[in-house]
Amino acid sequence: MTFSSLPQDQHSRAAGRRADALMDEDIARTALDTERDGEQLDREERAALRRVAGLSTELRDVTEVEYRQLRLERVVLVGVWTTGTAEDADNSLAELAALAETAGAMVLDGVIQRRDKPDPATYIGSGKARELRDLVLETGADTVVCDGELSPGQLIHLEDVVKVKVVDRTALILDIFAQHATSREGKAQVSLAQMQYMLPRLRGWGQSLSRQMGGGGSGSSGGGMATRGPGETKIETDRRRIREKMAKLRREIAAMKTGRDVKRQERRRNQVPSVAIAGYTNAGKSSLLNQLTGAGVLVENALFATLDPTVRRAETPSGRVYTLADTVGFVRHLPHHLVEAFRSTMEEVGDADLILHVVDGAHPVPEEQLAAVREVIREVGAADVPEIVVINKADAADPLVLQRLLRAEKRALAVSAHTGAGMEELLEWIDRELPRPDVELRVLVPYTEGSLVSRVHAEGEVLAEEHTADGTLLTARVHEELAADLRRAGRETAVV
Ligand SMILES: Nc1nc2c(ncn2[C@@H]2O[C@H](COP(=O)(O)OP(=O)(O)OP(=O)(O)O)[C@@H](O)[C@H]2O)c(=O)[nH]1
Ligand SMILES: [Mg+2]
Repeated sequence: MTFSSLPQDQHSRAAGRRADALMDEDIARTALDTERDGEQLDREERAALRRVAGLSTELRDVTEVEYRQLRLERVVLVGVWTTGTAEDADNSLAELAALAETAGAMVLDGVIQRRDKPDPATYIGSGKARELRDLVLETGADTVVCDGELSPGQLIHLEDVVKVKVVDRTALILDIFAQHATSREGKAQVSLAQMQYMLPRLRGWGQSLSRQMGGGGSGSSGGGMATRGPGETKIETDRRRIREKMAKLRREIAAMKTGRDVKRQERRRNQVPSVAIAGYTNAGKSSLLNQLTGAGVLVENALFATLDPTVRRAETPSGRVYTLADTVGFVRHLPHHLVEAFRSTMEEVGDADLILHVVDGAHPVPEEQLAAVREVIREVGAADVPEIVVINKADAADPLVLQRLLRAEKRALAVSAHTGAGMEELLEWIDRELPRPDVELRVLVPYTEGSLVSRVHAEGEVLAEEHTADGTLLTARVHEELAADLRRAGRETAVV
């Protein structure tokens, strides 16, 4: 995992004295916090960092060694649990573990602190931050990953205490996206999002560096904060450069989007119905696309394996052609910059005639994933698009969970992209749900216009076909434009 946006040496250069002074301030302030917000929370829960079991991805088997060598970072996870049940908090941290692993890290341990809200200075309370420091030493971790988006100040202060690199969930997701994007557009979108994330944090690092220099030279506290030095000028230059790059990227992305819009409009004009496969990351969207179309799309037990939308041609059992689009997986609290950056990709979902909402039936609480995805679907203005809930991984799912979902969701069916179970039924559902062409006609198409007959097969529904001496006699449902072409080229007769 390469968090290139974070200075590697920041923590190691933190002046010890300055860090101590900071921590003292924090303890004083946290004591006040405790008095104010202590009522709602159980003291004991508050008192302990709760360890989340089963997160460690440390070697269990020597044969894993070679694989693990690729992994550079040994991480400890930390979450702040503010609302919901203990199980929710555990699930959230388990998801963070999966994200960290996807980014190539080895997860050594994970802890959760119960608080009303994250500490404004150090995310977790300062006392807990020191316990976290012990855990870091004990496990030999080189990075702490926080389950949230931290302010630049929080990142710096927590690094000062734990003395290793601290990254947040947003940086982690951005890193994964950067590793996985392959198309030009995808790469450009991720770069833009990374720069957006970095821009406000540049100042933070600048302050951190000057603060560290000030702290080392002039004694205890405060002195470095407003320093205007060569560092600051450099930061200004950097920020300007980044802004220029961002503007350039935005222009490039806009141009690429135009190209994609043209293609999409073409599909619309041909009135090829479109189906979008949407769903939580790792639900099995790409596997489903492969099952339905035989397309060789990358399937991986990793989050965000797919970052570039793939569109495939497919046919219903009755022979109607439609397009099937794979999309980027959703995740809870998708960093805002990324929602923005991937809006264009998500537009594919908004424009679809039908959404196949894939959900991982083998997940302990698929309902959460359903809700999270629906939120994004609403956000991209696709709430009115008809939806079929495809409960995938039925082969591995708990039958009770499947039953629960099937009862709760009106239009849902259980399938397995692995075994192929439920695929026939799904295809029939798609056939039924796709919009039907408007015009029904009966037309005699001369043999010289064979390509029109093929178009009717591809774009419309052939109800009857008869080869006569004068040409092909078709009874079909087609869209307006094709109807006009058929009337021009052939001879229409009354539908009987
Ligand atoms: N047991 C089981 N595993 C499945 C099934 N379908 C997919 N998987 C596994 O689930 C993992 C994710 O599959 P993908 O198809 O890559 O999922 P995705 O939704 O496209 O994921 P992203 O592109 O990363 O968002 C892979 O390890 C698949 O082998 C299924 O029906 N049963
Ligand atoms: Mg995928």
